[in-house]
Order: sequence, then C-alpha cells, then structure tokens
Amino acid sequence: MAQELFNRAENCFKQLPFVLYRKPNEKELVGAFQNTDEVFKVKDFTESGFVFAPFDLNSDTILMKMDTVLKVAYTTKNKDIDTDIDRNTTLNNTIEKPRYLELISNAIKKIKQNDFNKVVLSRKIDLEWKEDYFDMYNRLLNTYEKAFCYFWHHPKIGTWMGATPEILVKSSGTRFTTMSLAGTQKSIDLEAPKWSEKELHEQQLVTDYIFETLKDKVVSLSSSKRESIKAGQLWHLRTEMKGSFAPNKFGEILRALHPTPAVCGSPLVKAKNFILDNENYNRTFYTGFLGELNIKSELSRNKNRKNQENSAYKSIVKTSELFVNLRCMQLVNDLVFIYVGGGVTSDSNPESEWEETVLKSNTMYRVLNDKLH
Ligand SMILES: C=C(O[C@@H]1C=C(C(=O)O)C=C[C@H]1O)C(=O)O
Repeated sequence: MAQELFNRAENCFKQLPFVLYRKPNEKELVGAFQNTDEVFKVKDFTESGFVFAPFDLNSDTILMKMDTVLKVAYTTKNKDIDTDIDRNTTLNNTIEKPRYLELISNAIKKIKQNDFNKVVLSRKIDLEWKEDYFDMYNRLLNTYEKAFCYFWHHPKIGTWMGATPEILVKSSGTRFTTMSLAGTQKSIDLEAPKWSEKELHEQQLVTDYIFETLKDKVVSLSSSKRESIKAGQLWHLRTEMKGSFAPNKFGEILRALHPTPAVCGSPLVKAKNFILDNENYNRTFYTGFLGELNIKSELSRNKNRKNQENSAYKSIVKTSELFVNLRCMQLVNDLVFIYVGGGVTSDSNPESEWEETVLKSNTMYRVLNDKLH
C-alpha cells in the first residue's frame, strides 16, 4: 500500500535519505531508502543508485544508495486535474518582473551580437508555504500521470519534489534513448498547437546540438519525427533519438549530454557562462538530472525462443533512467521555491518569456493546496 511507503518515508524524514518516485505512465510507486545519513558523491557515473545531479557538474552530484527498495501499486484518483490558474495577478511581481525582463533583453542583445545562439534563462519563485509534504506529493502523483513524479529527501542536502516531462537519457546495456524537448505553448481545450518559426528553430537547435555532440562518441544514432507532446497544461516539441554506445561509455555519453541546450544553450560554454554570470541566483539541482543509475536487471535476449526459461537466453544488463529536473520545487521549512525557465533566441520577446515562466510555474502551483487558488 502506498500509505505504508509514505509512513516509512515520513519516519525517515530529517533523519535518513529516501526517494519516492513513479515513472511516466506507470502504476507502480517506488521507494528507495538509504540506511545511513552519509552523503555519497558520484565520481564517474559507474556507480549504482539513485543519482541527483546539479545543473553545474562542478558542484557535487549526490548518489543515494538504494539499500532498501519497496514497490507498491499506486492508483491515480482524479487524474489530469484541469484547473486553470493565473498566478500572475496574485504574486508580488513588482520587483521580479522588471528584473527578469531586463535579463531577457540583455540575452537577446548578446544573441544579436552573435555571442551565442540560444540561452535558457530561469528564475526562482519564493513562497511561504506550510503543508504536509506527503499530501503535496499525493496530489502531484494524482495530477501528472505522464511525468516522472518524485519526492527526494536527504537530511544533509535538502528536499525536492517535481513532475518532469523530460528524459535526459535512458539506457539498457549499450542501447540508449534521449530526446530534444523545447518550445512551449499553453494547451487550450483540445486544440492542436500551432508552432511559430521561433519555437521550431529553438527546438531544432537542441536536436542538432545533441547529434553533433554525440556523433563521435556513439556507435549509432538515429532520430524519430518531431512531434507535439502535452505536459500538464503545456505543449512542447519533442524529437526522440536512439542509438548505441561502446561498452563502459555510458558516463562519457551522459557527461556529453548534460546540460543540453534545452536547459542551458548553445554554444554550451558561452551560454553557461552567461547563465552563471547573469541569472543572479544559484540553480543548484534545478535543470540538473535525477533517476536510477546503473541498476542491474535481467534482459531476455530473444522473446521468440521457445526455451525462454533457459538462462542461456537471459543476461544481466545495467539500466539507467535519468530525467531532467524541471517543473520542480525545493522545500525548506515553511518556504517553497519554484524554479522555472525558458529558451531565449534572437526572436524572443521578453514579455512572452515572462509569461512562459508564469505558465510553467502553474505546474507546481496546481499541486499546492487549494487555499492558493
Ligand atoms: C527550462 C524549462 O523547460 C525547458 C525549456 C523549454 C522551452 O524553452 O520551451 C521547454 C521544455 C524544457 O526543455 C523549465 O520548465 O523550467
């Protein structure tokens, strides 16, 4: 029962690390618990456990040891709650909005001077908020079936919760998939989104960058057709990419992928420097990545073979499933910090970029108690 998992996690709170998560479209809730409060750090991504990586890999990447793993069925009660909320009017944005508009304008100027092509800028929304975290997480699970819904806690690092639509990389043995996700539009009724040149260009930059970055490091790589996908109340453009890599190269692939221009920009170093110098706050784990790293699982080699139970046709492979830490919030005592951002290109308009962050913030607002609505 999910309640037992919640009770166990509640007992660990402020004492021992744990993570609760449900993968996209799955009915199973997983709880992973570490036996001590030690902080383990990832050195080269050959480690095994639940990884929690920051935006800037110069800071520590945390590894939670999955000493005890419990899996329970989770039935969604009131899926896809469609509450439409407009936070823009209720928040005190008199200081934050002009600051953000100026940040975007400065970025557009730099792009027009050819300093870089794209940069993803973001902000942190501070709220006073006190509520049982497990009630919040329950609401998150019920609201976003298609997302990776997590609740991560380490007594020495902090507490985070989120519902991310973006896979950084998923691998099984030497095969992997990744995606380029960018472009954002509000979903209105059942209407299909109409994408502008700006959004198509912004997403294409991400796809091209991933191809360019991976091409010399992988054995094969191909992409599917671009499609529109819905994440909560938002539409995004997505292209899936698949390929394979040489044994033991997973860490290299991962380091090459992160951070993609979906959360940083292109060219990478110039965009990253602009972010670090101008955003004026520390993203910490927002736009980092998280998930299962190098978990051993059994793979059936050929499903058509009659003799499936024969272990000769089964092999143990390592699988990883890592998601970009977006549509997330950090929970600190009676405060909630919601992190939101968006891609800026030469065609961006500062006011629309602000609106985009307001829309994205609704993904987490929707999960906070009704009192806020
Ligand atoms: C940066 C965020 O989202 C990323 C940026 C997007 C965009 O610029 O349109 C879309 C999806 C994500 O790759 C965020 O949600 O905070």
